[in-house]
Amino acid sequence: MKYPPDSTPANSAAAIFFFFFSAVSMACSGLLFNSFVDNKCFRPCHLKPAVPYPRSLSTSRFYLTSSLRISMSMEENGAPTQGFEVSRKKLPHVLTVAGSDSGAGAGIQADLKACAARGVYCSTVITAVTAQNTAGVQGVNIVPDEFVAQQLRSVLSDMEVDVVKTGMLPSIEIVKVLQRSLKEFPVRAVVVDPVMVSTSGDVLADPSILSSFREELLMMADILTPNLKEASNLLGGMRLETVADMRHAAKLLHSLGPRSVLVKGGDLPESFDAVDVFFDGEEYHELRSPRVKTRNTHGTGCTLASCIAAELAKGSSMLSAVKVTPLWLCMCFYSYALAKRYVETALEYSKDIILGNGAQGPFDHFLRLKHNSGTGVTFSGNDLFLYAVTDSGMNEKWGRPMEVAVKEAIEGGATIIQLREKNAETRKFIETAKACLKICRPYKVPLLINDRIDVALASDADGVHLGQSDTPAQVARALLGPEKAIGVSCKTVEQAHQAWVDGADYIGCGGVYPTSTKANNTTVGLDGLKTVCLASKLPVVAIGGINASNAIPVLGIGAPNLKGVAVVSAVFDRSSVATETRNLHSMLTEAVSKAN
Ligand SMILES: Cc1ncc(COP(=O)(O)OP(=O)(O)O)c(N)n1
Ligand SMILES: Cc1nc(C(=O)O)sc1CCOP(=O)(O)O
Ligand SMILES: [Mg+2]
Repeated sequence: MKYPPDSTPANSAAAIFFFFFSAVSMACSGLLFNSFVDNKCFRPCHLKPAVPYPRSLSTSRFYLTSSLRISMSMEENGAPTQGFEVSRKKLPHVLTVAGSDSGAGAGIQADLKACAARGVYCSTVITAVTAQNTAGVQGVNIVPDEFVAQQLRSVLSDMEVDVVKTGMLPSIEIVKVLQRSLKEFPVRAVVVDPVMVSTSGDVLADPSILSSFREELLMMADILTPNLKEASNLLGGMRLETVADMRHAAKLLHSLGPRSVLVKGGDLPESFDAVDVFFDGEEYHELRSPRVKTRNTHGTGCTLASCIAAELAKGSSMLSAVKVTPLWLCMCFYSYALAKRYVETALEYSKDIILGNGAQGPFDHFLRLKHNSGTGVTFSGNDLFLYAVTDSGMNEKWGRPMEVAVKEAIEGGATIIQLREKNAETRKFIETAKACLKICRPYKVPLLINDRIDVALASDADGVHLGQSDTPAQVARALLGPEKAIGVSCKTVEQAHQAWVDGADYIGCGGVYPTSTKANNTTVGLDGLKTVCLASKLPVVAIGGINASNAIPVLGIGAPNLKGVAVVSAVFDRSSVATETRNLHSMLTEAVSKAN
């Protein structure tokens, strides 16, 4: 295979045609992705596109696969082969040239995960090994430049790389080595993430490298993706405080050589939205989206750049032929728009993870935390806000079928339901669970089963709640798989830790107050609840004797991971479940909004 392929008029025209296919595919893959993410966390970004999004294509999956097939058949010898058949399959391939992060949130590890998540092969040239965790960077060991050169040669000479993405380039020699390697083995696009300082504030490249970045690295970039600090450093300390400043910076950076520039405004002060500015040498595009409130942002820069590289690699067959035309720049822009959407979604999915004790945690590139196998229901800590736990005795007492009680609770504002049917026969319990799921699903309210993993499996409920003498959470996780929610009752710090180790999603802590619903229950009080919450790495729901008259002090204990209250008698041992749930919901909502 020759790089770049011959640029004949015929294959240029074909490439332009195929670019449109690819742009359509990429846009559609974004749409498919959005519909997959079709839940509470989907937030559109306000896009000013250079090419209109083809929103009405219902056959997007066909377009996506067929364009890839065509692209792949072009790979054979740089010209289209006959028909749509693929005689030799080639994976889109990104090579990342970056540093290793031992905590695996950023660097090489983030790049590998991002490419895998986007369906692209990723090879790695490691420039430095860092000792790093959620608190910061504790040590850096730079790989000798001759060995970086050797790694580059090994991969580039053999493995048909489409796109190179650079991250941590810690020395001038390594930048020079990269430049020489890319001259010897040209690739179709280069994405440069000019990593200099980690988000924890640790220096990852000697300041003396700035001149080398300006003089050598930027020239190689098809797209440069600095954050505000990096853009400012590259521009000699220029102040970047507004979107207008970002536009100015993008233009100045563009004049240093990259074909397009993306200045990321995640750190822009006093901005509710995250605003990025893309400049292609002629036009500016701004992409805005509301910020995801989470500590788990470590590695977002590396991930975004890798995703851009991955999307470019997917459309790689036409990159060389149409390079530095408006179409090619559109392709860069679409790659970026898809990458941004992916990163936002991953952050939203991961916002409740607690991993590590430092200020900045990693996120889940594979979106497993809320994956829902097509049920449309995914669990998040916020679902614990008003947790209604059923009791068949109470419903019988008030002459209500279980389904009616569940519907009323949801209409009153319950955010999650647990069927706690201690005396139900198994077959009846499964039928009831299925009937209740039909009620819950349209509202996207998760339905969990108390104690009974068999019933959860048979009914395809959204998860289980287990006590300390029920099936261990670790066993439940093995039986239910990663997608179902598992809650565990915990009264102590040790139990809370074990629940986390076992793979639970949340813990229930109580009894906060004395209760007559559960016999011989130990009361831990508000202090016991607070102790467990502060030690728990998982979101917590409080339970036991909670009702409209005493719920507010529970939420006021001052533990950010206390996400809500679980109630039985306060809603089900009443004449109107809907009225009681509504009343409790509005009290809790008012208390939370006052506290904010
Ligand atoms: C949300 C929630 N928290 C705690 C419990 C109690 O579970 P467990 O200790 O297993 O007791 P039983 O409910 O099985 O009697 C719960 N059910 N829900
Ligand atoms: C099911 C349950 N678990 C508890 C625990 O402390 O783990 S207390 C409890 C009963 C809660 O019922 P009510 O809201 O009517 O007090
Ligand atoms: Mg139990």
